Amino acid sequence: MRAFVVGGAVRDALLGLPVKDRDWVVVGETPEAMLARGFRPVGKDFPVFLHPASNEEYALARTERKSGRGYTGFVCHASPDVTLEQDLLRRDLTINAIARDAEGKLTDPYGGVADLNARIFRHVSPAFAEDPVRILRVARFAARFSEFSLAPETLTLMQNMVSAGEVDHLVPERVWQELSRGLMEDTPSRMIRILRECGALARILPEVDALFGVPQPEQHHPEIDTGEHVLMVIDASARGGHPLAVRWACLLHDLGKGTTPEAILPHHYGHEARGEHMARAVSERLKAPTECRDLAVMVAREHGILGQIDILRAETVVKVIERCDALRRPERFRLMLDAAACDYRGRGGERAAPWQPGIRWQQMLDRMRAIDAGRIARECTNKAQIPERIHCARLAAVKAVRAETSAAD
Ligand SMILES: Nc1ccn([C@@H]2O[C@H](COP(=O)(O)OP(=O)(O)OP(=O)(O)O)[C@@H](O)[C@H]2O)c(=O)n1
Ligand SMILES: [Mg+2]
Repeated sequence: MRAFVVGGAVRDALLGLPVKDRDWVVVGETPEAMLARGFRPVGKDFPVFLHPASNEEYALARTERKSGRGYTGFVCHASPDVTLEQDLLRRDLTINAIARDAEGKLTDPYGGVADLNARIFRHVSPAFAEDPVRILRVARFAARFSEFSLAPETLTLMQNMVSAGEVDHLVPERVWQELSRGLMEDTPSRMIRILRECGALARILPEVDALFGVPQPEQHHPEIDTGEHVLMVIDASARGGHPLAVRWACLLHDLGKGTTPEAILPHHYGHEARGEHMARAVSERLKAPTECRDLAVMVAREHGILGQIDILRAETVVKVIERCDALRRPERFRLMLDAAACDYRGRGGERAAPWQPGIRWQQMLDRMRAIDAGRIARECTNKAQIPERIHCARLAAVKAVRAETSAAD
């Protein structure tokens, strides 16, 4: 059997990076022959099999053409006379179109090694345009490989695909899959920039696209532009090693600034309330997981008030904690504070010091969670007073933390 390692495993090995999973391409075989060798079929549309021992994916060499729009529009052509070069030709990028045989010999008909060395993302052939998911893949690879730049002709091709409406037909699940992977890379801002340059951002995340060119007050935002601020915030979330929900919340935290009435710019009074609804709508449109949606909604709604902890009334502090359900969901509140800290860090200027308001909120929450509600209930002769007593204990917790921290200053 003639089998070659292809795609990411070859690329990453050449870059000196660790290789997670290997994909194989098989030349000169039929599905029946693969089954006879003990390979197990994957799905029913693609001629892909799992190796009986290693479980690695083996795909029959194939040519593909599009029969419809978007991700579901594939018709797949695999046959024993499809050559390795033909298979590589229909892949997305030259750096992903290098094959390696069992002896380590490379087949690189489209200059993938040269593009790897020059750190360039370049499409292999016009067949790139057959799969609009590739636009998102390129953007996601940009977030991962920060030294790479996009070949101008590939950008042009991606722009043409977007103008032709190709990304409008992608199913939300595929968009989410690629966006979420890109957010988990080291430099997610590069994904958003590429999507913006080719016009795809305006199609898949118009609410984020609308933030570019919107000014903010220079006093709090030396970077001024709201879109640039959001990019700095998502990169801060990546530097912090935060989970996907935090990164998603960072991306959506300021959506309300895109609908601020022109007359009040560069101020954005009330953007949190507007943004809360937008964050929910975007998350639902893209079918983001519940925890991503809920955190994004909460961060959009609360991020403005969180930084003001030192000037809030104790009543307000308790109200925020209660409406965020923080006493029952302290770990989600913690994630919100992490996102808010990224919002603080993701601005022009040096901001290495810990975000003090986050520490303060955490202290107050911890103190409130330590309240023994059962004891308060037992000691209460008039049961109708229990809620009020618990509320008073929570207020006292806020005041106690304030007294201790101001004494320490
Ligand atoms: N829409 C796609 C998806 C995949 N591929 C090809 O299939 C290979 C394997 O795909 P996949 O595992 O999804 O990507 P990798 O490049 O291996 O990257 P990763 O490290 O994210 O797995 C790619 O390298 C590329 O050659 C493609 O051309 N077009
Ligand atoms: Mg792979």
